[in-house]
Amino acid sequence: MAVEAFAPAKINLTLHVTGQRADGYHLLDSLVAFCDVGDQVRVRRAEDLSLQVGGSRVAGVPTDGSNLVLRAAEVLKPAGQGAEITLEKHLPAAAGIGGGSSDAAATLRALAQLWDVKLPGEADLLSLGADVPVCMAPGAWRMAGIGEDLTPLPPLPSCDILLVNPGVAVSTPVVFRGLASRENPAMPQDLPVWGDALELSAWLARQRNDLQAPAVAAAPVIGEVLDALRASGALFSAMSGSGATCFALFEPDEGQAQSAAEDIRAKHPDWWVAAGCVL
Ligand SMILES: C[C@@](CO)(OP(=O)(O)O)[C@H](O)COP(=O)(O)OP(=O)(O)OC[C@H]1O[C@@H](n2ccc(N)nc2=O)[C@H](O)[C@@H]1O
Ligand SMILES: Nc1ncnc2c1ncn2[C@@H]1O[C@H](COP(=O)(O)OP(=O)(O)O)[C@@H](O)[C@H]1O
Repeated sequence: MAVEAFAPAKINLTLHVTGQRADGYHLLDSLVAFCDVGDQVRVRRAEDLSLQVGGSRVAGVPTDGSNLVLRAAEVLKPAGQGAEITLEKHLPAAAGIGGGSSDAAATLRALAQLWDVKLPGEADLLSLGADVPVCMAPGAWRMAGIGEDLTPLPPLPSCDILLVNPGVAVSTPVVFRGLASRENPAMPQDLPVWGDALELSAWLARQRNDLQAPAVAAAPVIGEVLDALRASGALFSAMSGSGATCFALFEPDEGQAQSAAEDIRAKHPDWWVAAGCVL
């Protein structure tokens, strides 16, 4: 028996850093969404645990026990069980779109079914990464705490999305360390219910990603990506997570995200560019 799970890209539509815990982790208030661009995980029964990594984006992805897929499998594995795991990477690594975290979550979903075991609790999920809890159930979430305080939101309005990464891996701790201020305002207590892509975009324009400025300072090419997205006719654009991937939102089903993707690819053949829709 084989089980497959899709690991969608995580997008921080907003990312407000509101404080810092005594252990150094930062408190966040983030509107998180997912899109139909992602990695694929396949698992099948085997005596031992093993991982094969393939796909179009294997650069920077470990193939040993440090891969989040194997770390997730170890957390779940009952004695005497094994699995042959295949990870097809399409998302760039260390890119602010939670590739590793989403892979870990997809692995847990697939193996829980294969082995007929319960999913791990919050502490085990967080031990794999602060972004792993939100990746367990891709959808629209308000994510607070360091990533464990999750409030489900009504589905977001249909939007097309364009993701662009300039090929620089940005270290999440380095970007957090570059923050000028660790105590910034949260999003409004009550979030609106956005009627359409335009309404959502107008609201997002009044919010922030506090990690954007330190990420641009660490990797100025992110500023070039943001300029290219602003010039693409998008309704809204910003950086996701700690970067370097940036996203732009478009009206749904009008092909604008696809044609903006083609334009940017033609001008920057070395950038990773993917168009899709918000899930
Ligand atoms: C910034 C965010 C926003 O969604 O996304 P990415 O840029 O990683 O996609 C996440 O909080 C990242 O989550 P994740 O990548 O799972 O983080 P972890 O592996 O747990 O932590 C990596 C390092 O980031 C810093 N870190 C992470 C989360 C957090 N709330 N505060 C932090 O200060 C810490 O220095 C930690 O050692
Ligand atoms: N399955 C995986 N895919 C990508 N990176 C992984 C994976 N497993 C472990 N890693 C390591 O995790 C780091 C962060 O990767 P990733 O989760 O893609 O980034 P981010 O946290 O910026 O969204 C990478 O630098 C890589 O060394």
